[in-house]
Amino acid sequence: MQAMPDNVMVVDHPLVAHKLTLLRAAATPTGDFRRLVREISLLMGYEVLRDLPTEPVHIETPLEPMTARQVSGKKLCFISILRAGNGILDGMVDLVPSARIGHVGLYRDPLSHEPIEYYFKVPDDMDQRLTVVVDPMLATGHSAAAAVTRLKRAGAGAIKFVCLIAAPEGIAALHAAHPDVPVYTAAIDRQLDEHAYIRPGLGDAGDRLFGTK
Ligand SMILES: O=P(O)(O)OC[C@H]1O[C@H](OP(=O)(O)OP(=O)(O)O)[C@H](O)[C@@H]1O
Ligand SMILES: O=c1cc[nH]c(=O)[nH]1
Ligand SMILES: [Mg+2]
Repeated sequence: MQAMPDNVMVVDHPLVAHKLTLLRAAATPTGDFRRLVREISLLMGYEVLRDLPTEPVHIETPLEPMTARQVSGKKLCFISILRAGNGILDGMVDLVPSARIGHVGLYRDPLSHEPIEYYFKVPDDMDQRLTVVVDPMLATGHSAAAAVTRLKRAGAGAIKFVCLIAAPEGIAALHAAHPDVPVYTAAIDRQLDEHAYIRPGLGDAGDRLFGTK
């Protein structure tokens, strides 16, 4: 993992880079796209959750009793920014099946590119959890910043943001709004285009994940 300035971590493992290349390719069909997002999320989760709290547990091996460590599952909450966040969520939940899950429904207005909220449901006790917000694309950063603002209002304290591709503009905007939130990404791309799409990017993550275009 490559630590960048300003709290940005680029997960540049060769397997992540390889799978991201497949994901970007326009010829990759929906089923493969979905599987690749899940696989990359599993690999990124390994880094993102490196400091996950653990607790002692008493077990019996076939030879003797011992005190081992287990993840304190109740301390973690994944938040998916709908729709496309659900692709990453699947991989993260494979890693930590006991984690709590919340959803923030946001879509970008096609003209203003501003996020519009249509759904919000998170666990009650957000103040007691590490919150990991997932969304494959950090473009203008407005969706991520709006989601984090909303989560903080709901009590969330320690928050991490995980995406697959970030634009420099999105990283800057999220950090300006929420300097306390570290960003984990598999790549930082060149720039946004006039439609606020990430270039070279991978296109519209939600449409590719769900086959809606
Ligand atoms: O950084 P931003 O400029 O805010 O853009 C990023 C957002 O755009 C995409 O969602 P979209 O609005 O396409 O909704 P969808 O997931 O339902 O397709 C993406 O999944 C992010 O949520
Ligand atoms: O490049 C982009 C920008 C926003 N949303 C996407 O799905 N892709
Ligand atoms: Mg979309």
